[in-house]
Amino acid sequence: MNAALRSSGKVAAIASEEDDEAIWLGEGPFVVVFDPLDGSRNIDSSIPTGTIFGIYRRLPEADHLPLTEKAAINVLQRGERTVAAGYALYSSATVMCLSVGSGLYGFTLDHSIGEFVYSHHDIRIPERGQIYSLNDARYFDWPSGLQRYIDNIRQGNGQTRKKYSARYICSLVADLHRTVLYGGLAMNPRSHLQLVYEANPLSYLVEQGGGKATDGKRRILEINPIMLHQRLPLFLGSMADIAELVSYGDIQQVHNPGYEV
Ligand SMILES: O=P(O)(O)OC[C@H]1O[C@](O)(COP(=O)(O)O)[C@@H](O)[C@@H]1O
Repeated sequence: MNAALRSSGKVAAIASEEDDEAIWLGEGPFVVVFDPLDGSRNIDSSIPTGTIFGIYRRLPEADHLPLTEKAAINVLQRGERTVAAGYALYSSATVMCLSVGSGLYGFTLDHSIGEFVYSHHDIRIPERGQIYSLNDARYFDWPSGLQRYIDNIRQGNGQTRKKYSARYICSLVADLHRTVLYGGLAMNPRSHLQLVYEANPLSYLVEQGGGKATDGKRRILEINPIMLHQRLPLFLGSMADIAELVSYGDIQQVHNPGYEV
């Protein structure tokens, strides 16, 4: 992926989840951040995985700095400066969802011609869903607001009075893609997902599809990244479902003891 971005001649700086530091490539107009393989812990069991990327413009104000510094500054842009983002999901079909700032669109790989075909026109995330997605083996480590919210939607005591179902693949792209199509919530309440490679591009896509993205307190796209591998809680999904969740206040899992699987 690094070699392809370098040879495009369009990319000034890149940062990959797999690398320790940002890399300066040249004088191109764009900056690309990416997680090449999200959900990698699932790969041996053939569970869906994904790729996530976000694109920014190069910051001309950093041009005078040494290479390592300007690479670092360019990849730490706020999510609201994103000019394009996307994810690819490798599953029963290979699907790529993209935005260039005017809505959310989906393309499906047609193996017979070796091309992506335009399959999902102007995707709108349903205002409400009936599915929640998170690792709920962590229930007893959650704060009380999150516990109460999940208890309520499980029992049909939330705002919609409907009983929600749970789905958790543990591959963020796959859990989000289902949420984009059917509505509901894709969540990780502990400080685990990465702002630069995961939260920002996916939040941009969710907002482009009419949904909402928060860390439980702040709109993701307004957060100033301060470190390349910065982690945070992440709540993505339907506008009304995320608003209801956030109204419980105390939803970020501060107690994060570390988990073996
Ligand atoms: O262990 P948890 O909290 O359920 O986290 C699972 C999440 O971690 C991820 O596997 C990403 O983690 P990595 O960045 O360590 O690969 C997501 O795809 C998934 O949603």
